[in-house]
Amino acid sequence: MMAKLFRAVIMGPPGSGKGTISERIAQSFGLKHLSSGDFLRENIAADTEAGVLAKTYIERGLMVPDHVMTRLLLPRLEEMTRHSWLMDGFPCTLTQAKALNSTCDLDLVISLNIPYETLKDRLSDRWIHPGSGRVYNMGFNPPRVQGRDDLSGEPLIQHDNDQPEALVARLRHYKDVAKPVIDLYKSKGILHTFSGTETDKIWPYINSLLSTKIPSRPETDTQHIPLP
Ligand SMILES: Nc1ncnc2c1ncn2[C@@H]1O[C@H](COP(=O)(O)OP(=O)(O)OP(=O)(O)O)[C@@H](O)[C@H]1O
Ligand SMILES: Nc1nc2c(ncn2[C@H]2C[C@H](O)[C@@H](COP(=O)(O)OP(=O)(O)O)O2)c(=O)[nH]1
Repeated sequence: MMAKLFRAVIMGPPGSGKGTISERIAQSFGLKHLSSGDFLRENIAADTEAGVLAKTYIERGLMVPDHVMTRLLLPRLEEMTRHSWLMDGFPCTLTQAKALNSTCDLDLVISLNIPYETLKDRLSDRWIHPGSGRVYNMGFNPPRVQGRDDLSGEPLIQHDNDQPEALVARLRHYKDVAKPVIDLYKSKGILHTFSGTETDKIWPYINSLLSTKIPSRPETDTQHIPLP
């Protein structure tokens, strides 16, 4: 018999560790890690209509409009009816949350609450492999060879909008748009908020919460490998 499917969302401001924690969850619990940023990059690389449109916003450091995001993501989620997944980066507005709601029932929402100074320090030190979206931090998870992606060896880049001047505006914007989404999930009783300055300290709490919610492997083709 197939285990019950599990659908979760992870929310948090830029630099809060959504990508890092999502990877740990995917590895430990066998959920598929879906990332709005990765979907966008795939569409941009494939020159799809939505990708071409999204690129014009991303290049200016702006959020992609809701109708483009939902047109892009909801069909992909509808294809995932037989999979358990964790979505990172979507929804980030109330319109997106309502659209997601009409497609599926979420089991759990993780919200990361990280102090501004911590976000600023992390992002000013974030390096990205543009081809894959792999993320490094010179202190926390440095690449094996400085300035180069571990798998491809290609150069890493920094985003202008990760720098402190742009970050203040991004965080203010995140707070404004995320608040009603957080309130919605709180009212549904599925919101779990984790606060702290270090991913390694937050992770055990998330791990134990998920262990109570996902008692057995949700997929047959993945392994439950607890992390150290
Ligand atoms: N749900 C969304 N709604 C609107 N725009 C989005 C959404 N998700 C991603 N984007 C756009 O895609 C860009 C890349 O997203 P991605 O999540 O990879 O990186 P990011 O901007 O560095 O975010 P974070 O710092 O939170 O990781 C965002 O800057 C934004 O323009
Ligand atoms: N110093 C430090 N850096 C951390 C920690 N957790 C994650 N990072 C790094 C990895 C990235 O370079 C950056 C942001 O993390 P991310 O997972 O990309 O965050 P998000 O933007 O997806 O929410 O911070 C952490 O606990 N300490």
